[in-house]
Amino acid sequence: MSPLLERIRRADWDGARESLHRHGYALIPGILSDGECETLKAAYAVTGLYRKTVVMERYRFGAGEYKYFTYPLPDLIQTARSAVYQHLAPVANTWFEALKINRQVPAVHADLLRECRDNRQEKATPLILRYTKGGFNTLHQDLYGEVYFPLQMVFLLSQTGEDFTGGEFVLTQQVPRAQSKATVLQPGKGDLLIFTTNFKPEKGSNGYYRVTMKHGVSEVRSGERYALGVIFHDAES
Ligand SMILES: O=C(O)CCC(=O)C(=O)O
Ligand SMILES: [Fe+2]
Repeated sequence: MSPLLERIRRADWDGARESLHRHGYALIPGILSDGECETLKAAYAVTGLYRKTVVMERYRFGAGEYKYFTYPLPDLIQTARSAVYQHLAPVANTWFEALKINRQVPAVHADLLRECRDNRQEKATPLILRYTKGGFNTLHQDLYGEVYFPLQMVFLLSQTGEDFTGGEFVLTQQVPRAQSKATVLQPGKGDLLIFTTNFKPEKGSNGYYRVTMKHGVSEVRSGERYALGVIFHDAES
């Protein structure tokens, strides 16, 4: 088993699922090694790995740049995407049931990708993001078609306080008929943050209700911040 798979296997998945149910996110420290983070950052400049580059200012998505990987994905990303998925599929299915949504996701990631392909969502969605001083990412949801998985993950590739300051990860929860709640997280280099893509169930007095979630990144005050975002569904374009 590769060291990365071994680190994923050993993570506290019960604790992570509990945190996802309660808070809509889970932070798992130390999943990527320092060397793996450095390799991914070095890959930012390698042409041929990407299908699309997005300059965020152009779309008013924020300030910074990101690149979508193309298939076949680098081994490390492919491995992490399919290995983590199997720990999260039960959470997604519990959420669909709680909200009485008539849908279940498959237990294995390859089967989710088949559902995507059947819906013409064939483009890879993992992406690498780079922000420099003044960079930020406005609150959004990463949906790319009708077929979606309600959780996604991001690996921080830079060290807060050393490589950059500011640039906190922000999650908001919009409760019906109330104002939004924000959660601010500052994962370390190599940490894995799993979070809600679009909505999660919240327990109320008569069963569950839906809270809408969005995520973004606060302004980078100094330095350079890289992150690897892994979305489990694929995109139409
Ligand atoms: O830069 C980040 O930490 C988050 C990027 C993002 O929006 C994502 O991974 O979907
Ligand atoms: Fe995102």
